[in-house]
Amino acid sequence: MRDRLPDAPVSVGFVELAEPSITEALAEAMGEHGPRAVVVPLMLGTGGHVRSDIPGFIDAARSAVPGAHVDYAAHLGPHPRLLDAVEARLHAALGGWAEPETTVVFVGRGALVPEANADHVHLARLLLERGEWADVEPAFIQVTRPSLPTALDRAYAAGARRIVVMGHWLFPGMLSTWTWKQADGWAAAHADAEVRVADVIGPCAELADVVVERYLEVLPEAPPHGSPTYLAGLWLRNRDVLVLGGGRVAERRVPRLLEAGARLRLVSPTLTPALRALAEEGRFEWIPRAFLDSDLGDAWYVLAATNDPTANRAASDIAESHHRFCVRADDARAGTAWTPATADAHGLTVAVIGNRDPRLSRAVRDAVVGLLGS
Ligand SMILES: C[C@@]1(CC(=O)O)C2=NC(=C\c3[nH]c(c(CCC(=O)O)c3CC(=O)O)Cc3[nH]c(c(CC(=O)O)c3CCC(=O)O)/C=C3\N/C(=C\2)[C@@H](CCC(=O)O)[C@]3(C)CC(=O)O)/[C@H]1CCC(=O)O
Ligand SMILES: NC(=O)c1ccc[n+]([C@@H]2O[C@H](COP(=O)([O-])OP(=O)(O)OC[C@H]3O[C@@H](n4cnc5c(N)ncnc54)[C@H](O)[C@@H]3O)[C@@H](O)[C@H]2O)c1
Repeated sequence: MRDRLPDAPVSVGFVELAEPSITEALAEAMGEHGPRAVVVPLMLGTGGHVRSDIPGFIDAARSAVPGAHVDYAAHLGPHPRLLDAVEARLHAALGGWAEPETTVVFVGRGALVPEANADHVHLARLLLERGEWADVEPAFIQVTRPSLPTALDRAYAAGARRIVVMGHWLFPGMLSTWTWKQADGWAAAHADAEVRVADVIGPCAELADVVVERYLEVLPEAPPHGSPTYLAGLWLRNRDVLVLGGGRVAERRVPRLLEAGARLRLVSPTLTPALRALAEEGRFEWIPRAFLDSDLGDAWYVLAATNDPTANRAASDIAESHHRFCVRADDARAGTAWTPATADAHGLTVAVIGNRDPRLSRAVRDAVVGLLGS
């Protein structure tokens, strides 16, 4: 978080079991840096800590520091970035098993707050939708049902013999210990099933992203004015550009890339009729298959516009690791470039980029072009 928010001092406080308390951490930080603070609960779900304990700590700090202004951010989950981290831990636990032969039992904390439990079931379903798992069974370690052994029984009854148990835990502790014990106990009684236990989420970039997002959400400046990107004009003439996907988004963007003289390679099993016509004219090279990492080649710029998030993610990952800019059409912030709404008029190129509000950008571009005309 300190890397991501170089201008905001970051302090840590604990709800229980460790020092300093949230009240102490908050009062000390406000004493040192001024009376404005944001408290982000490092909590995956809403339970008693989020709903009453932390607000109580904040109230205590408010009374202790004159002029204190403390905002309280939302808890972390459910958030797609956290699912990225969960998927990474699951994949690390697979050890050679394939997703379609593996059932996931996804264990949540269990809370007295029904919405928190429903959020966990929602996440389990999203995991199923995003991957190719045989199944994803939600379970709870405490308070509510189904328990972990019950969920394992259900998976087993449905035919699962390769099972990864993942606790939705931020760090190791009692909850992860219980998860291990219950999974081991169940596995010992089911010799014909193999059970692996995935790691906790742990400190990772995905988690920091979510904390930062929750922090920024409560700042009065949020949403930020203007675009968070740096606008530049790229000279693409005779430079390799890679486009993934041959659908509507690619159809909109390919003509401009060609006008800029880019040497275009387009990887996609299918093309829209308009793109097909351009390919047949030899305007770009079409590689009629799904994306492979090796497609990156010498591309200076990558446009990941398939309707397969896994392929888009693979492309933005490989582009990132090779320092090439990459647009993610499906998940803007997972990429490193955004496409402006653009038009040529009167010897100028007008480009408008907003904060992920493409319709507004388009409308402003049209208005500017109209003004130039008059
Ligand atoms: C300006 C324009 C340029 C161009 O594409 O040429 C452009 N999007 C356009 C149209 C458009 N985009 C979308 C719809 C359907 C929904 C709707 O109707 O609202 C339509 C309308 C349509 O298709 O008619 C949906 C959408 N867009 C993004 C996401 C993902 C996300 O935000 O995470 C999703 C959800 C996808 C999903 O659901 O999975 C992301 C991006 N789109 C951007 C640019 C970048 C931000 C620029 C800015 O904010 O200024 C950015 C951040 C990155 C990028 O992709 O480069 C072009 C209009 C120009 C013109 O019309 O001439
Ligand atoms: N950024 C934007 O402006 C914007 C606008 C609309 C939609 N979207 C998002 O972008 C995605 C693409 O939108 P679209 O309307 O062009 O979709 P589309 O369905 O029209 O086209 C998707 C293309 O990707 C190809 N494809 C699928 N899997 C592939 C793979 N593994 N490798 C290479 N190509 C593959 C398909 O064959 C198809 O040509 C959508 O899923 C949506 O999330 C973004």
